[in-house]
Amino acid sequence: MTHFGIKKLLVLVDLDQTLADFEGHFLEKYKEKYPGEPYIELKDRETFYIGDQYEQMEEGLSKKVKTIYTTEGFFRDLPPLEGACKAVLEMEEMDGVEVFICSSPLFQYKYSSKEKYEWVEHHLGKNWINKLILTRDKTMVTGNILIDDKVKVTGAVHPPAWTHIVFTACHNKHIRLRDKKRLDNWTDGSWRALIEDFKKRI
Ligand SMILES: Cc1cn([C@H]2C[C@H](O)[C@@H](COP(=O)(O)O)O2)c(=O)[nH]c1=O
Ligand SMILES: [Mg+2]
Repeated sequence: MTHFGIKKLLVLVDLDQTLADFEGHFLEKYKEKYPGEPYIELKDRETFYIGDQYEQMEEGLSKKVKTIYTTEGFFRDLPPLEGACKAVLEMEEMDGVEVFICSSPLFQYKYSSKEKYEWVEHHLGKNWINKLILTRDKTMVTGNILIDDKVKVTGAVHPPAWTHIVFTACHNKHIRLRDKKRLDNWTDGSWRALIEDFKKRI
């Protein structure tokens, strides 16, 4: 994006399992609600949709899984991943960089859409309400980079405007990526080198 001839790197950052601990919070709430049911440790998670792996383990469990993340307050109460908010706030302060949060609400949007706004306001500040993009199709959003834990981000636009950086999560750690870079965490400073590298390319 240019503003008076100066190019800005537009960074889209996903929310669930990139900034917020969807998986850890899910497991905690699932064990509380269904103490007698089998569960999957985070180290053993393998599919993007939690319900898919639980259903493989035992028929009917995906329905129970769904009751957890469709409950009022689930999205609002997600804890931030370590270092995530600090990194995003620092990224926004970098010269020539502008950050947006790009997140998909649930199809059952009743609580998740509103609660994503509440999460962003609470953890990043009121101004960031202007920077939250909610869409079920991230390929429709323009930008230079999308940092997102979902390995296959697909939609109506192919190829999308952005380069996808895969944020490492329990469900994708075992996947060998041939044509995409990873960002493993927000704590070791590697995100800064990644952004500096992309700044040189635009
Ligand atoms: C793991 C998981 C996620 N979802 C939902 C939760 C969110 O609304 C989206 C993921 O959004 P993102 O912007 O791609 O992070 O998917 C789900 O429905 N079931 C799941 O198991
Ligand atoms: Mg995500």
